[in-house]
Amino acid sequence: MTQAASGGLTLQGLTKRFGSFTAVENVDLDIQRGEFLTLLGPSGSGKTTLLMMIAGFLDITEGDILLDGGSIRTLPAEKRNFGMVFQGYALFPHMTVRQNIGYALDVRKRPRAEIEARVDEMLDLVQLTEFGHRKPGQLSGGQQQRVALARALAFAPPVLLLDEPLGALDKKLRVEVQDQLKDIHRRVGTTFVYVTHDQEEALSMSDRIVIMQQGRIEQVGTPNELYEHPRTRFAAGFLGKSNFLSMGDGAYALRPEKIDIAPTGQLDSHKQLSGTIRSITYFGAMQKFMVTVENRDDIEVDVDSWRNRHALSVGQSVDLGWVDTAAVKLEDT
Ligand SMILES: Nc1ncnc2c1ncn2[C@@H]1O[C@H](COP(=O)(O)OP(=O)(O)OP(=O)(O)O)[C@@H](O)[C@H]1O
Repeated sequence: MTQAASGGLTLQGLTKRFGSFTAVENVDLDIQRGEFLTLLGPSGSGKTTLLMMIAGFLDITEGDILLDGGSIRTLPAEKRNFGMVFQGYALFPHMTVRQNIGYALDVRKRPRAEIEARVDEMLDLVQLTEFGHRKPGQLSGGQQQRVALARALAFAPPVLLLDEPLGALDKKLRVEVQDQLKDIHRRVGTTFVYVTHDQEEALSMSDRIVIMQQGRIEQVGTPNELYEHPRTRFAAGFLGKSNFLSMGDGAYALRPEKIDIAPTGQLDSHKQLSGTIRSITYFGAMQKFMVTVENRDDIEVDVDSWRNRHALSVGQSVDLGWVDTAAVKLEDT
């Protein structure tokens, strides 16, 4: 697959102010060439603002953006040649799928034969070879998103920027298109910068995730690093679920699935607390137990349904256990 040989981005002290309001504050970040990097954070945390500065659609208040070591701060959006898949960045409804995909190459006045070959290659990439002559209105939402992706990748951009591209799709379709998107990323090797507020999406697709809060980077790491070693209460609570326990020397985060639960006296070892089951919620593959513990917040315990061998019930007295390394010490309280 033809692709750009560049695509490493460096953000240096990147700041965006709207009047007196700071939307993005002093962001430092190295994005590797070919990386799938996700900006994850709640609404208003500055994800889109950061992406728009990278795209060149928003002026930078302070700081700089380097592409492969060279500043692009003053380079207009169209000269950056970045691909874009935004929610509101719709396909051209009157053009066929082929014309949509070839559009950017047409604009760049590439020879006809080259355009046709590239469109074929892109249709194959997104598995829509049969659909080239349809109009967007004759495609499903997921298929339209794949056309948008093909269109954005057709001119082999060094960087592809995606802002909640799957936001409009229903849950099942979303998971399906996530898999396809990840597969396409693997095949083209282009740098992807992906904005979402969906933690599962971030965990399942990204090489690295940047957790953002109030315009700042809260923590950066691989999905596994962030899940296993959240540094703050916010990171632990935003990516996955967490119980928060204060124990002697500070606050700890403890994932609900890392806790063992058994009737009182039946936990083999590593018992830490005792309590009473307040509620049980059944989710098919897993069950959620809320356990009331004296002088503490309720503790959530998630158990694979097939492991619930004790047939626990509401009101029952239980012991809770975990290995010491399962509780992660937080930097804040
Ligand atoms: N043109 C603007 N003028 C003033 N404030 C703005 C402007 N654009 C964004 N903001 C503010 O900057 C903050 C960050 O917005 P941004 O859209 O980057 O957040 P986000 O993390 O992408 O949120 P969402 O997930 O809701 O899209 C918000 O508080 C928003 O109100």
